[in-house]
Amino acid sequence: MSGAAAARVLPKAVTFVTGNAKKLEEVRAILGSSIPFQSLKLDLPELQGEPEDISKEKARMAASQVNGPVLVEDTCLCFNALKGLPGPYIKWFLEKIGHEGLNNLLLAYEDKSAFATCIFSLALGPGEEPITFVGKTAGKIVPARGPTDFGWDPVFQPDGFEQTYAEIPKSVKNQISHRGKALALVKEHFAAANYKVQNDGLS
Ligand SMILES: O=c1nc[nH]c2c1ncn2[C@H]1C[C@H](O)[C@@H](COP(=O)(O)OP(=O)(O)OP(=O)(O)O)O1
Ligand SMILES: [Mg+2]
Repeated sequence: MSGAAAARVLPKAVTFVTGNAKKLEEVRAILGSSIPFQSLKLDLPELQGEPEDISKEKARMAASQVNGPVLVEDTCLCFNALKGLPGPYIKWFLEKIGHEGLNNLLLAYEDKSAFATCIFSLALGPGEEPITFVGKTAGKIVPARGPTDFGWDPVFQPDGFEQTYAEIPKSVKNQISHRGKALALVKEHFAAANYKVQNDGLS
């Protein structure tokens, strides 16, 4: 068995980089004070490719812009009948065709099952290979129900629930969501890795 890892000193707190205020709200609520982190609003390019590669590349770009340790995430919504599409392209699908359009994509199929994934990538600095953490929640696509303030929440009903993500209380969504599951792994990693933040200021 290996002992505790030697502390790795980070030059500053990890910066969670996103252009999406609702994501940030959830990440804050889920992480609480478990990890020293700050946030930065940056619109990183929407990349194409395999979800894990997209997330890692986002982290590389963020780390070089921030010039320090960063955490980013990329979210996919995958329809099983469409072999996983829209996947990482859900943002454009949602923007162009809306909740009703997402439902209509599945009209020709009996299978309305879907899954949401969140892939976090942590890069400890520019030039450092990102580490990824994946969370996945299965469910189905339904006609929109509930508040419309966060993305595709109204059309995703997680398995085991009669409510959509939008209708479920936020604290419950955060426990069962793709994002909550991925962040549980991020927290475990931080607990095991023993990072120390230089001059964390205790402000
Ligand atoms: O829990 C969620 N519940 C509902 N909708 C969600 C969720 N999480 C992300 N979303 C939406 C936002 C965007 O339309 C797409 C993911 O695209 P994605 O590139 O990861 O997000 P983004 O561009 O808004 O923010 P970022 O600056 O972090 O890339 O799905
Ligand atoms: Mg994005």
